[in-house]
Amino acid sequence: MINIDLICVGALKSDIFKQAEKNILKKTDKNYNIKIIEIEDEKNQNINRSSEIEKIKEKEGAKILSKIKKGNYVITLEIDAKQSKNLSICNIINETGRENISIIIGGSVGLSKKVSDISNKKISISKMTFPHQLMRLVMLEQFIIC
Ligand SMILES: C[S@@+](CC[C@H](N)C(=O)[O-])C[C@H]1O[C@@H](n2cnc3c(N)ncnc32)[C@H](O)[C@@H]1O
Repeated sequence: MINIDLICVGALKSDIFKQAEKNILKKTDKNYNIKIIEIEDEKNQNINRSSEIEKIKEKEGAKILSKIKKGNYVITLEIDAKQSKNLSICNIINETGRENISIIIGGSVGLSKKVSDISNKKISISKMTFPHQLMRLVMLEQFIIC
């Protein structure tokens, strides 16, 4: 059994996404014990100012770091990471040989440097930016076909 902590920023907002998540979780491979850990997102007043964005990243980053269990292998989803030829999440996880994995998806402002710095593996799925709630579903979907 491989334990996956999927660490996400904020809750799913739309009913369609909530229902989709329920459906996906019913179908995921039972060799993976998937736990979704939501951290509260920072409400932002002035997201157009880069100094504000950095503050939000730092605050959300600190909450994310507090949810990573000691000794877990850490995978971060980062748009600017080098794109790997092997984008099978299950292969990536199996190749680590580790049983306890934290997968981290940033919020609307992305991940802080501190979070990125402790990542063991950074994954970019494309150069396009996807909404974080959608990325959460996309990641979970990968565990159906492991
Ligand atoms: C809306 S995006 C954040 C955008 C932010 N401006 C940034 O540069 O990170 C929310 C999160 O979804 C994930 N994400 C979105 N698109 C991605 C992609 N193409 N590859 C990997 N992760 C992605 C990342 O974890 C990102 O922090």
